[in-house]
Formats: sequence, C-alpha cells, structure tokens
Amino acid sequence: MSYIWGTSGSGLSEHAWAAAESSGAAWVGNDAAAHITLLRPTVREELAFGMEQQGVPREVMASRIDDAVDLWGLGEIIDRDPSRLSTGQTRRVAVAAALLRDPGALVLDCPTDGLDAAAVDTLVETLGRFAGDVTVYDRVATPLAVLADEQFALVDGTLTPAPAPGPELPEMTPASPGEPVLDAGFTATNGSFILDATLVARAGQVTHLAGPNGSGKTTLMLAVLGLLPHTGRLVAPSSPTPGWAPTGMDAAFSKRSVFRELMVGTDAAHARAALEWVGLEQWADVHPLDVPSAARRMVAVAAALVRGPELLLVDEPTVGLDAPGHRWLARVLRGYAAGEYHRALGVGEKRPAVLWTCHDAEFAAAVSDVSVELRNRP
Ligand SMILES: Nc1ncnc2c1ncn2[C@@H]1O[C@H](COP(=O)(O)OP(=O)(O)OP(=O)(O)O)[C@@H](O)[C@H]1O
Repeated sequence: MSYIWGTSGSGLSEHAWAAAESSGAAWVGNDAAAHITLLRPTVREELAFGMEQQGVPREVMASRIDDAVDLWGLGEIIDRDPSRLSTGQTRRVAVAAALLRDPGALVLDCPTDGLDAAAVDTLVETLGRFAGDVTVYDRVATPLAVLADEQFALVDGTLTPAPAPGPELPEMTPASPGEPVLDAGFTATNGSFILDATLVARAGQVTHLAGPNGSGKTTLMLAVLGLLPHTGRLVAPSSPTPGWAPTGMDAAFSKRSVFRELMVGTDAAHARAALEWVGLEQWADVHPLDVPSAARRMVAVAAALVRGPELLLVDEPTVGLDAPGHRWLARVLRGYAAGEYHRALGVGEKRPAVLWTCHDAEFAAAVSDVSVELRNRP
C-alpha cells in the first residue's frame, strides 16, 4: 500500500482523483455520500448497482452482498434508503460497494473519516488482504498507515518520501464542572430510528458524545436543536439557541464570503470577533467553498459559536482536518468552554458547555473533560 498525505490545501483530493482516473482503479472520495447513486431504494440494491453494470451473475451478486453485509455490519440497514443513513453508515456502504466490484486496484481518499473503531478495524483487515494496489490519501496518519509499504508527503504537487504525522494531542487541564446547561432524558425519533438518551453537559466543560456508527449522536443533536420530535425531559438554553456545526458543513454555507457567512443571524461586530478569535482573518473575503478543508471546518465552527451560545454542538469536526487543524480545533473547543470567546466579545465571564462527537478516541479524550457513550442500535 502507498500512503500519501498532505496538509489541507495541498491538492490531495485532486491528486487522488487524478491517480484513480489515470490508473482505472476503483475510487472512493472523501465525500462518501457522493458515491450513493440515488437511483436505488434500498442499501441492498445500492450494493448491487456496480455489479449489475458489470453483468455479474445474479447468484454471485447475492452471495457477495451477503458477505459484505456481514463484514461491514450492514444487516440492520440493508432494507433502508441509502440516502438517509448516518455518516459512518454511508461510508461503509460506499467502501463496500467499491469492493464488491472486485477491482484490481483501489484509491481511497480519507477512508476512515466518519468510521467508528470497529469499521476502521474491518477496513485495516480488508485492505491488508486486498490483492491489488491500494493507495490511501489522508491528511494525517490513521490506523491504515501501518499497512503502508511507502509513505509520501504531497508538497507543491510533488511526492516526497515522509511518514504521515499523527494528530497533535493537546496538553490540557481538566475544567471543573459547572451547572448543567443541557439536561436530557428523552426519546427522539429519526425516521424509523428511536433514540433513548440520558445526558448532561455542564458549563465550562467539553463533553465528548461517543458511540458507534448509527447509535444516534447526530440524532441527539438534531433533537436538542428542536429539529426532530422527542418526548421526555429536555432542558436546553433557548436564547440564544444552541450553536451547531454539522459534519456535512458544505451544504450549510449560503453566503459568498466567510465574513458574510459569520454574519448570518447576527451582526458585523460578532462576525469580526469570531473571525479574529478563531483565527480566520485571512479567509474573510473568500467564498466558504473555496477555503481549504481544515479552515472550512473552522468556518463552520465559527458560524456555530459566533452568537456566543451557552451550548455549542459540534458534530465530527475532525473530518477534513490536517495535523495543524487538530491543534486549532482543540484550542477552539477548550477555549470556548473556558469562556475565552465571551471575554473577547466583552460580555463578561461566562462558561458555556461544548458537546461534540469524534471517532478518534485518543484525540477526543485529550480534548474532552468527560465522555458519554450512546449505545442504541440502528
Ligand atoms: N435522514 C434520516 N432519515 C432516516 N433515518 C436516519 C436519517 N439520518 C440518520 N438516520 C438513522 O438514524 C440512526 C442514527 O443515525 P445518526 O446519524 O444519529 O447516528 P450517529 O451516531 O451520528 O452515526 P455516525 O457515527 O455514523 O455519524 C441510524 O440508524 C441512521 O441510519
């Protein structure tokens, strides 16, 4: 296996795409949802799609799909709409579909993004057994790097032998727990999925919301935001409403510059304060979709915190982050909970609560004061 890494903005995804096109390798890009065809009503039929195009006999198709369902843990979602899955479920389906075509070579861009630890293990085992050439692109070292025969850095369009850096783990002093800002003991519904969750997020602390793919972490955030129905106890701040940075951030941007994006729902003074405090000044006049992925992630986080909410919800912000981006994120999440942004706004002492999700257990533990695990089955 070749492992190619680069910082955000180095042209990594373009390089990956070009490598796949020129070699004819099967390709799964960093946006797994873009691989879902939207032509098929169930995950089973989605998995069959590529093999149908290849003319694979029906019984061979059925048996390969059964094996993939076992391998990737897709049994619970096999009859579900493939366009309405969780982030990690979507990537599992995209990677499984690519492998079902029995390709001679594979190019994967950030393939562990959104996958839980069990799915990452499956990916490591599967690629370890894969007979053809595999090229993995990523912004940091992931568990797949151990399989690499060679590692290269992409710098100015040129590949240079160099090992990928791991995410930097911040040194942190745990924060003392304040009053509960979010107090939930509720049942929420997301399509046919029912989430039962009990959770408290306290002022001044960064709380990590853990749980396997499809366990309901995003569902919980959507219910707290009032975007999904729930019954039971849900005590959360209502003014200002909680800030939310979704994993799929690109669809959330609606303005033609970062500065204008930060002004949504607030004013220029807040936008300026968030721009400076997060450290995004150089991108102020750039269209959000033209900003490299790590800085784009910080635009999404800045847009969520700009109004100074008491509760900040951040869903899988490490997706798309390079090593410096991890350092940046750790500073922003911890600093926000410590009240640094409110001090920068000049509104006095306030300790908000931060609730976030992240499948990198080591990084999550290094950034968080407490961790709460969801164990619902899809
Ligand atoms: N738009 C939707 N319509 C119907 N069901 C959905 C939708 N989005 C997610 N689900 C289902 O709700 C369940 C919980 O999904 P959710 O996205 O909350 O999980 P998650 O814990 O955030 O997962 P991941 O770690 O993969 O991001 C899953 O079974 C998922 O398939």
